[in-house]
Amino acid sequence: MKKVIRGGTVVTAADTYRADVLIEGERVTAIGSELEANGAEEIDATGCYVLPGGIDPHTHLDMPFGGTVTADDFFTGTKAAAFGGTTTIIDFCLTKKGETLRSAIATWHEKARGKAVIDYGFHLMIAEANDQVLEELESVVTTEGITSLKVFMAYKNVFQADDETLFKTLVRARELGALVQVHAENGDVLDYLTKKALKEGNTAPIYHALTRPPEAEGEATGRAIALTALADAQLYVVHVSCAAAVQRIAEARERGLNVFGETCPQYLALDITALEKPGFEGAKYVWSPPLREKWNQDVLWNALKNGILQTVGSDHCSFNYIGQKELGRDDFTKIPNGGPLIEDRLTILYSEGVRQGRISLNQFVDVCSTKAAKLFGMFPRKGTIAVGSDADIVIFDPRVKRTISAKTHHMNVDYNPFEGMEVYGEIVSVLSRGAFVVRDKQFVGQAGAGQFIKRAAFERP
Ligand SMILES: NC(=O)NCCC(=O)O
Ligand SMILES: [Zn+2]
Ligand SMILES: [Zn+2]
Repeated sequence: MKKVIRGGTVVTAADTYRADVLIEGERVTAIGSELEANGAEEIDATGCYVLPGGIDPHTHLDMPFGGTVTADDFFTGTKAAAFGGTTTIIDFCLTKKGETLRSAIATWHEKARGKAVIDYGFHLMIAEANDQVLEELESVVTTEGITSLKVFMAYKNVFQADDETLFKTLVRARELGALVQVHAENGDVLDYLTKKALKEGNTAPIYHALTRPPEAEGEATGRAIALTALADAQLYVVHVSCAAAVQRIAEARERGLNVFGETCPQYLALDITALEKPGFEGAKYVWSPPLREKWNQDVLWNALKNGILQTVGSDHCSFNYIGQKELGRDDFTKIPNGGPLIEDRLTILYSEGVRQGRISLNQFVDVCSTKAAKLFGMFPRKGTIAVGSDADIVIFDPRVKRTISAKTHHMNVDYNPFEGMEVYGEIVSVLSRGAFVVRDKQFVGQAGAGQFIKRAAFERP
């Protein structure tokens, strides 16, 4: 069945222009003015932007963490993503020491099977870099299509890996063409500071932030970069929250290293004062790295604008306030880390970024979609609107003013960190490989329609 989107303004990372878009099956087959499209279903996009579907390179669906499991699974999470204009996610597949990578990947495929309503890929966590793991990585990258590997430098005694593991992973990644991702915080320093805070009777949510200082993120970012340079490898720093980390990434890029960075909507639009909300409300704002002093926001926006940071991921890791965040009522270290953001990523970036003049409309598309497609081996199939690309398309109405609320969001969680925030922009319709997932703000997608995307290896520029 053919579809033609008429009357909208096509926006890619490079261009903004009035055009009709013809879709045949799963692909875009023509772009032009007043396209002949006999028998095609007509979709009116007058007054709207026609955007490539968002690519969220950082989600945690159905993930055991912090003594509980994230509230969104691959159905509720991908459905909420679609309502927010995202048509592809890359979720983190956890691994355990002693487990084969094949087994961990099979577990993650099982979580997604029959549930995802949009396309998805996986990043693979590296818990240990023994000979078996390093050997198995070849088929992970070349056969499984999982071309990005994640090493945690924090969460001591849970996920944290040592420098030897990180270095061996980088060396192997260089051989295989995989992109290594790091959660960059110095886990040993954080462990010391959190134990000290608890000993001194400091148990409230704000101590989560006070025991994870910016320099602990800066140090780990700098260390990961140094190891990347030693291995002549390629690095992607996830959820960059502060100037101390941006500075290290800027210096590395200045040196010509293959170092990339991602930030998230919470670091761009919220700050550390949220953790001091009355009662236990601050628990809703516990992320790692933590929210920072407000002045860091300008540094992050400028880093996106100037290309020091390339992408915005949601780090969607949703826990209900009641029953999950509450686990840490008497001890901030027991508050599950993370928040629900898969749905509001594009809106925050458009409303706070484009509307406020911090980034251009094309940069908005670039950081929310195109750059992730390029870095993670999906471009030009995804991340743009071009003849031959997947018809992953968002019809976005920039004129609508609305208020974010848990009462109207679609994430399976009982609060929204942006509750009450007035934003511009509404996602009207979303197509995934040519099929509507959201149509005129109604869900029309299908559990299981989302496909696993095997991704290409990282291409060194
Ligand atoms: N970021 C966070 O607080 N939770 C999710 C896990 C991670 O990405 O570190
Ligand atoms: Zn992390
Ligand atoms: Zn994360």
